[in-house]
Order: sequence, then structure tokens, then C-alpha cells
Amino acid sequence: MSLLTIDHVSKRFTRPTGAIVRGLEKLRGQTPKRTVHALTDVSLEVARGEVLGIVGESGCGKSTLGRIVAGIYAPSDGAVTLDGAPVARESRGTVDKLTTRVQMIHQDPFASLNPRMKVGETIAEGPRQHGLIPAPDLRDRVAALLSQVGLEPAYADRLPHQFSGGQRQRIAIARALAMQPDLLVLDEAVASLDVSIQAQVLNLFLDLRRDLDLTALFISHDLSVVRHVSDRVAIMYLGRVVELAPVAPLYDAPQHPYTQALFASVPRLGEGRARFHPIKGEIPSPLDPPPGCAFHPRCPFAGPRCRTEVPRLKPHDSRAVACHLHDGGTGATTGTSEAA
Ligand SMILES: Nc1ncnc2c1ncn2[C@@H]1O[C@H](COP(=O)(O)OP(=O)(O)OP(=O)(O)O)[C@@H](O)[C@H]1O
Repeated sequence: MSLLTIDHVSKRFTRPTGAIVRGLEKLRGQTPKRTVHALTDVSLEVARGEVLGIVGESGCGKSTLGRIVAGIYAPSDGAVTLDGAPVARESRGTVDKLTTRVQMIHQDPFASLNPRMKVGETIAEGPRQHGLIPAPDLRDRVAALLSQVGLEPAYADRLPHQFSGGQRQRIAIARALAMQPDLLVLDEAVASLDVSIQAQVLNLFLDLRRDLDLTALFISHDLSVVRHVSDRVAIMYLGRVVELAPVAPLYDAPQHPYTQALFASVPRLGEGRARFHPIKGEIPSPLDPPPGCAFHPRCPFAGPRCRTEVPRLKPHDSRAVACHLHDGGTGATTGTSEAA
């Protein structure tokens, strides 16, 4: 059985506006769209010990998915369960009790650490509040956690500003591990670090993964980082999963036209002068997603069916792809490129 089940989850945000804007819109007879469709009908499963990468361009809903899994946001529809139990207790659509079983590691460790609290206290705070570790053992546990993430136990008495970015991210990892979570959600956890430091923190994650049999959602816009740490990868576009596959087949032969375009947009090393092909067109607004396949306005293979019918994520060999090309055709003649 899967540890994490994300079952038909959607998330809509309503954009608030002031009375003046609403008055002006009324005068002009406008009915502006205010609902942001951040996630639509996302279903994923993660097995214990598995790392699932979540990749996509900015605004595709990666962080929203991570926050729903961590119980920070309640889904508008659908459910998220860990071992069959809901990750968050909700009342009237808002989360009123956060799970401790899922811990999140954010992009900016400085923002997520209390600047006035010694790092030892920061790491001990959660286990103390939740009674996870007996008080007399806390100091030793903090020392052990600091060693586990490659820091001196004596650093427990220092403040966050006395550390480098990479060290602060190690502290954030130690704080998350202190809660003995079943699942980690890493949201762009190395994106703000220099490349050499990124590699060190990724290697730490791989060591911890091996030693602790971690289960994780690894959210990143960086395809090479995700390849390094994940077992399977979900590619997201405008709030939906468009392809889901184990790393090797996905990176060897991406199937969805968006996944192919995403790979082509990344400069590759070792191919002489780097060539890359940015994806044509703009990402549509999640306030007004296109009908049919959300990628159809940018897809070189789009046919009539793509403009009207949302493709479902369907199994296709070892992967799942949400594309009419893989489901009996798009309605375009011989699958040739209309936009090319
Ligand atoms: N609290 C919120 N209120 C309103 N809209 C939101 C909120 N959080 C996210 N959104 C919107 O939902 C969509 C998805 O955002 P999200 O942050 O999940 O994307 P992302 O893929 O993580 O992007 P990025 O990599 O830039 O963080 C975006 O259009 C964003 O503006």
C-alpha cells in the first residue's frame, strides 16, 4: 500500500479585491475571473521509501501541491491521506490541526529559521512541543541531528546568521528530521544555493535517504536536480499532472509534448555549444485556463480534440501520459504539426 495518496485533489484560490475595484467593474459591466485554478484533479501515490520528483514551470502548482500534502492548505476537492488517514484535520475548509507526520523544507532557510533563536532550540522546539523526545534527552538528540546533517554539535548554541546558506539548509533538514516524519516535502530546497553547495546538500539528502529510508516529495523546476534524487517524476502543467514516469524512461524518452518541450528548453552540457529551444508562447493564466488540453495553445501537435477535450492521465508502458496523441490521436491529420 502507498504511504501517501493524493486523490483527485483540486485547489482554487479566490482573488480578493477591494470595494472600489468591484464598483468600477460593475459600472463597466465586467465580470472578471477571480478564481485561480492552482491544481485540478491531481492524483498521485508515493510508496514508503520512494522519492517522487515534482517538476514544472513557475506557477504550475508545485508549491500548492506540497502545501496541501503538508496539511498547510486544505484541498478544494479531493483528499490527501498518509497510510489511509487524512494529513490534516479540517473545519469549514481550513486546516485547524497540522500533522507532524509530514515536514516541509522550504527554499529560503533564512526566512524559515527564527533569527533570534539558537539553532539547537529551533531543532528541539517541535519535538518538545509535541512530546516526541523526553526533555532530558533533547540536548543529546539535537547534537546527534547536527552531526547527522554534517554540522558540529557545538553549533547548537549559535544563531542562524552565523551560518552560510548551505549550513542553514542543513539546519532546516535537521529540524524537519527531529520530528521523525513519515514524509518530507522539499520545496525548491536547493534552488537558492550556489551550484557547488547545491551538490553538497543534495548528497546529504541522498545519504539521509539511504540511512533513514526517507519518503519524500522533491519539488523543483530543475530537471537535472530532480533526476539526481528521484525514483519517479511527475511533470506538471497549469495545475495538472501531464506525465508520470520512473526517472530512466522519462529522461531517455519523454512522451508528452510538454515534457519534450521542457527538456528541449534546458541547455545540455557535453553537446558542444549548448543549444536550447524555449517553449513557444506564454503559459496561460490559471485564472482562465484554456479549454481542452491546457498545453494545446503551445503544442505543435494539437488537433481539434485537444481544444475541447481534457486528456486524462492514462497508463502507457511504464508511465502515465495525459495526451490525446497517446490515446488514439488528436483529430489532427496524420499527427503533423499545426503550429510548426
Ligand atoms: N495563497 C494564494 N492565493 C492566491 N493565489 C495563489 C496562492 N498560492 C498560489 N496561488 C496561485 O496558484 C498558482 C500556482 O502557484 P504555486 O506557487 O503553487 O506554483 P509553483 O509551480 O510552485 O510556482 P513557483 O515555482 O513560482 O513557486 C499560481 O498562479 C499562483 O499565483
